[in-house]
Amino acid sequence: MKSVPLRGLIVVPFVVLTLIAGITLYLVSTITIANVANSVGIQYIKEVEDRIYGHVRHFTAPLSSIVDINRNAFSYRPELLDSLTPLASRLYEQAMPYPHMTFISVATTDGRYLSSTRNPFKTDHHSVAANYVNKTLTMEGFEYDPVRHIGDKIEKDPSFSYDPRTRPFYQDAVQAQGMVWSKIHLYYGFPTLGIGLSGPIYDQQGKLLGVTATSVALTELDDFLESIALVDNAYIFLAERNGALIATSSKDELYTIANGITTRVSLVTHPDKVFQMASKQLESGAHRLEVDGENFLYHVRSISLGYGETWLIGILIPSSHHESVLAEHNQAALFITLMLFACIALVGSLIAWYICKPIQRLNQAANDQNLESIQKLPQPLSGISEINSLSQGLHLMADNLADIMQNLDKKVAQRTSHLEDENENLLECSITDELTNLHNRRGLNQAFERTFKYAQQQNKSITFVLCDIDHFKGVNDKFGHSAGDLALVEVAKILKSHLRSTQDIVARYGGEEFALVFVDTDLNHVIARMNKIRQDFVAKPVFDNQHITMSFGITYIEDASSTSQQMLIDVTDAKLYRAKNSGRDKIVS
Ligand SMILES: Nc1nc2c(ncn2[C@@H]2O[C@H](COP(=O)(O)OP(=O)(O)OP(=O)(O)O)[C@@H](O)[C@H]2O)c(=O)[nH]1
Repeated sequence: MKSVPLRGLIVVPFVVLTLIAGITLYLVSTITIANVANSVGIQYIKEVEDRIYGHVRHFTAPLSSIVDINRNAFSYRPELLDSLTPLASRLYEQAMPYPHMTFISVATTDGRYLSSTRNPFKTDHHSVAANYVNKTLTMEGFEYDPVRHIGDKIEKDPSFSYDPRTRPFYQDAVQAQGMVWSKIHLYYGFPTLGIGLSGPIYDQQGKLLGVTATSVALTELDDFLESIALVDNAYIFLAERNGALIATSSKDELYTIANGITTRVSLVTHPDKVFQMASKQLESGAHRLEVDGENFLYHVRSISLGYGETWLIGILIPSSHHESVLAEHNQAALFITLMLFACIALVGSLIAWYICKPIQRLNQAANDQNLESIQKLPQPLSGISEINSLSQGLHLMADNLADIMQNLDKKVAQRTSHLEDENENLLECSITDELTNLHNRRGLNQAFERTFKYAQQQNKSITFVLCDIDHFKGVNDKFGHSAGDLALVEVAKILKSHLRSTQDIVARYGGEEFALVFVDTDLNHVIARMNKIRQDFVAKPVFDNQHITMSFGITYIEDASSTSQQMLIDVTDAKLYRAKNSGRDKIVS
């Protein structure tokens, strides 16, 4: 199985998970951003819509409340209609709180008419219109006078007759037998649209007494929609259900006048393409609209003004607005998330380093094949207990191994020393004759070589002697092999006792034959010593009162460097042979 480094095992999953999480986050946020932007956009639209809704309701509410109040008042007190002049103050006071209230009027079944009127663009200019003061059914205008109710006449030559009973506000109310809205129309002589609400007046018996009405200039609503601060490229409209515009957020006119004919602008006829497209979808609710490649969130809400009148509020905002705002937030969130992931990856790397570093040191020390590397590891090695435990275990093992090896070294040294002793003994044995404890042939060779070289180097004389027990076979045959051994041991002792220098050598040459070497000793001295030995044999029995004799071959070389070892041996051996053959118990030199 292929092994992988621990650091990679920790860091790679961290990095891979970070990447997966980052990509997932990006995809999820990108997919949901459009939906969230849509919801946020609709929410934004609804907030604006609520403001408009409240404003329109607040704006139109006085119309119905004033008509209602007046209908009830005249119904319960029909005598008030007997003289309309005092009613001018009543109508004036009712209109005062509402700057855009243009008319509050009352018309009687006998054609009398009184109204409080106001210029919608000059709201402090209040006047009274009446048709009964000078000439019945002829409209005249007067200043309002709080004391006299009707003050000075304004229009000097009123020329048009005015029978309120022929007017739509009167006829519609009588026909409907209840409250009725006028059509939205251009307000008399002023550049604004207006709307009126009228209601029939009945006495307590149900008899028709007249009609009371109110009207209001709608320019304020148009100004209001224009004044609402909106996101760029947003549109608002207030329209009737058929799409006829009442107010918009744009500055375009809401009506046109051509050849004296006033034509109202509707969504379809509006010059702005966005309004034109909006006309295709006037159902209440959220819609999506595309105009020249730009997407709009579009929301329609209806407002019921009561008595059958319903208006529509339409708001369009470009989808890109909230998407871009959200995209900015999203980018910030993504950036923060990426930073977070980078921190996670960094923490992962630090954790990997924290875990791997001591393990690497352990690994290196373990692979060094040197116990000291493990023993030198600091304790504790890491802040991680498992790694410390492993390190301590290895440390302990290394200490134990070191002890074992030390003991082993001691034992090996002891064994080696013992073996050396044994070896020395064996070596000694290998060059010593077991019976006589003299050098054997091998020992003689080694010692003779050293001595010969010494003599050669020092230009000393050297003397080589070979001696052999005479008729030794007979000793064995006669007294037994053990007796022969005793004789050999005794001969060896005698020979050895006659050595004088540490450089002199005596060795068992083989069987009953012995060799002697003397350095820097002249021949006479050697011969004298050999004779002494012969005398010892005569004087001293070697066993059981048995005496032996020996034959000797002696070779003396004045200068050792003039001959060789082998030649010396061969010559001496020949001399011994001659001694044997010439009767034994003699010295041939
Ligand atoms: N007991 C005993 N006998 C040995 C030992 N080594 C050699 N011999 C004997 O020595 C005798 C040597 O005999 P030979 O070579 O015939 O010589 P010799 O009888 O001494 O006669 P010459 O040397 O000619 O005087 C043999 O009988 C050997 O068995 C030993 O270590 N112990």
